[in-house]
Amino acid sequence: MTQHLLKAEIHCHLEGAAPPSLAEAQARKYGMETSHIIQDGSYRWSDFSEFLVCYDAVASLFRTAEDYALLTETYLAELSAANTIYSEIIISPDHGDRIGLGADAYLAGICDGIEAAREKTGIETRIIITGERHFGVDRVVAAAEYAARNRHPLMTGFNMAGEERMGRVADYARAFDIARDAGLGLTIHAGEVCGAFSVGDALELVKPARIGHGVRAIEDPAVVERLVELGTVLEVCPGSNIALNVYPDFASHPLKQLKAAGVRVCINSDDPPFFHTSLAREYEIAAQEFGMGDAEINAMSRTALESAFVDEDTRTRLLARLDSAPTA
Ligand SMILES: Nc1ncnc2[nH]cnc12
Ligand SMILES: [Zn+2]
Repeated sequence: MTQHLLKAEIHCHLEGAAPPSLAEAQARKYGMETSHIIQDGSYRWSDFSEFLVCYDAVASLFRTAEDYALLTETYLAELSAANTIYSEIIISPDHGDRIGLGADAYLAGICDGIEAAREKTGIETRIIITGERHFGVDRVVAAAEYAARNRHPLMTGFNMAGEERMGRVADYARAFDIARDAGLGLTIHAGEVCGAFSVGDALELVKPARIGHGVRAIEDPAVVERLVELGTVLEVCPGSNIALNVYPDFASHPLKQLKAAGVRVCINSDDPPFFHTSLAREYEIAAQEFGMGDAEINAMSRTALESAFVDEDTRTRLLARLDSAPTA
């Protein structure tokens, strides 16, 4: 049982956290059909490309700042009920733009949800702006420019998600230069759908503090060595990797190998209802499937907080909370 453990996560996509029941309620509100994306209460997709299409369709059901406040607060309340003290949510201004809401109102709604959740539960949250690789280089650069221009105190990081097979990291490096110059923390999806070369490219061209997934680094010992040398944190999402068939089962998943090699890792939920998971379940997976005890799991929560994109006072406070919690 891991319910008693304090939890932290640094890799969850906001629209990817929408419960299917909430997406259905949104669809009713706007008179939209959902049978192509939701069946029997579950999201429907069969491979990574279809998952991205389904994700974008779900995002299009949230259309006002209030819709986004509700989605954000709903997710953070669920996290808090599972003893989570810190969350970083990945959001895409493109989704605000694509439904005609605009990035500013999209962000304002999400911030309202974060404040409401903090008031009710005390959960600490930060926002990572992401470019979506499959929307093209110009959109990813525009997302970075947006993040650099709008230095909201809750917006502390920049990411790139989406179709990893589209282009090479070099094509998108300018976006990360813009975000780095603005003082944002950097993380990038790599080594999920593509192999170790993608992690190697990310390390050399983006120099991120963290990598989203990164698990396929295991395919090249030189890339694993570089991760160790640089201290780059991997935001590992085991349930997502199994659902998307990156690995056939937990026994084949390299989490333990990466850890044993000295790579810094933590566990995350990615897009929980899309992958029939939750942060609470990922902690259970760490215990049940990977055989980790409380101390080993707490060490991963500590890694998440050590690499969180927060000011040092907040980090110190969160780490003290984690360290003072009873573990048994
Ligand atoms: N697992 C994932 N990989 C890449 N892009 C994503 N967007 C949402 N979830 C994602
Ligand atoms: Zn992700």
